[in-house]
Amino acid sequence: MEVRDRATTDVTTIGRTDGDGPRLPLGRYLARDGSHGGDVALDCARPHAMCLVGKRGSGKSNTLALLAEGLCAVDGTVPVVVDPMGGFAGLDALGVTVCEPRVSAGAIPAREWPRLVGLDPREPAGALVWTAASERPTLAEMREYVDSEGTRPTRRVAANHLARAASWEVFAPEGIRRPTEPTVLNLAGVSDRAANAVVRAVATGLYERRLSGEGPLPWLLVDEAHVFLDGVAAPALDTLLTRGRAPGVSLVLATQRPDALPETAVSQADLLATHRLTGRADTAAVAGARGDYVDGPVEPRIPAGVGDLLVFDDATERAHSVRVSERATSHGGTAPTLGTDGYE
Ligand SMILES: Nc1ncnc2c1ncn2[C@@H]1O[C@H](COP(=O)(O)OP(=O)(O)OP(=O)(O)O)[C@@H](O)[C@H]1O
Repeated sequence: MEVRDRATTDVTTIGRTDGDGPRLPLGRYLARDGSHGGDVALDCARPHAMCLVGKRGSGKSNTLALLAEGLCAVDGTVPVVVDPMGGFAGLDALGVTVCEPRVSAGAIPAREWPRLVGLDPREPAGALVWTAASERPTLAEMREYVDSEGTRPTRRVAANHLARAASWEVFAPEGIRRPTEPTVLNLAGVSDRAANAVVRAVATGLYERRLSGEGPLPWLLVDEAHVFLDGVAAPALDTLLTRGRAPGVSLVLATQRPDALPETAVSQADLLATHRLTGRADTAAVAGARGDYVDGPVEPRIPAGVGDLLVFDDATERAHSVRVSERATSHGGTAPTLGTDGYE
């Protein structure tokens, strides 16, 4: 049975079983013959955890941007977009802050510092970096500490790795941690390790902010999520997946590599959405996760066209085929660049 809103009977809201509360416009129902049905929206009255998968170019970023646009229009919710490719700068047209984020070194737990800078915590140089992070709150002070401690070869290795971390230019004593305004974290050109540091700090900050009951309900929308699922950001994303909804933090993980999603991600998410997939293993993984929401085999329901989406919804225990709307904001920022925005 489809869940229809009482107030607007021609909009179906995925992610809830009752008809009340705000929702995010998503698109229109897609029939098997390709024709379009009624409007479809996504619930945002409650927090959600969503995995969004699909081949390169299948429409994941468009869908994320559309959700962010919708969230900007809902009082009390705040999108925070992790943008490794610089594709969300156009959200600035809606007043979203697009920043090259800086985070404080102290926002990364000391035990994670060796791994973050590529050292083994069991080796002397890694252990020295760990101690430096325990003893000093800023990267500059950690570097001073390393310069004054340890034996000479250990010191040199630790200092070199911290110098590299400084060259990422993502650490600053007063970094952002807990955005309360719609924000795009523009990580284009930032190394994976550095981007992981930013996401670890921000994901933890948003969770802690909500644990203390402060501020609006954040939605962390992570594009290219595979980059963060085996790095220093992973434990914080896992916390949001498993415990984030209770204090009101939503998470959307978008990736072209469904195999990179840990089992907890797929099992903990209440929404699993797929754009086009081609690999048999990827299709089988999706089918295995929520196949019982579909009458008959899942494979024929996997979308073929760009922007087409199949959403498995735990709330209704149904799969919904949707033609996702095109985002209203542009791919890049509002400042036109020769040959791209505004000059076609
Ligand atoms: N629902 C849609 N309606 C219209 N155009 C769309 C839709 N979804 C995607 N597109 C267009 O298709 C192209 C690829 O989309 P998008 O960048 O969102 O794919 P992607 O899956 O995020 O790709 P990648 O993995 O490379 O980041 C873009 O030009 C985008 O504007």
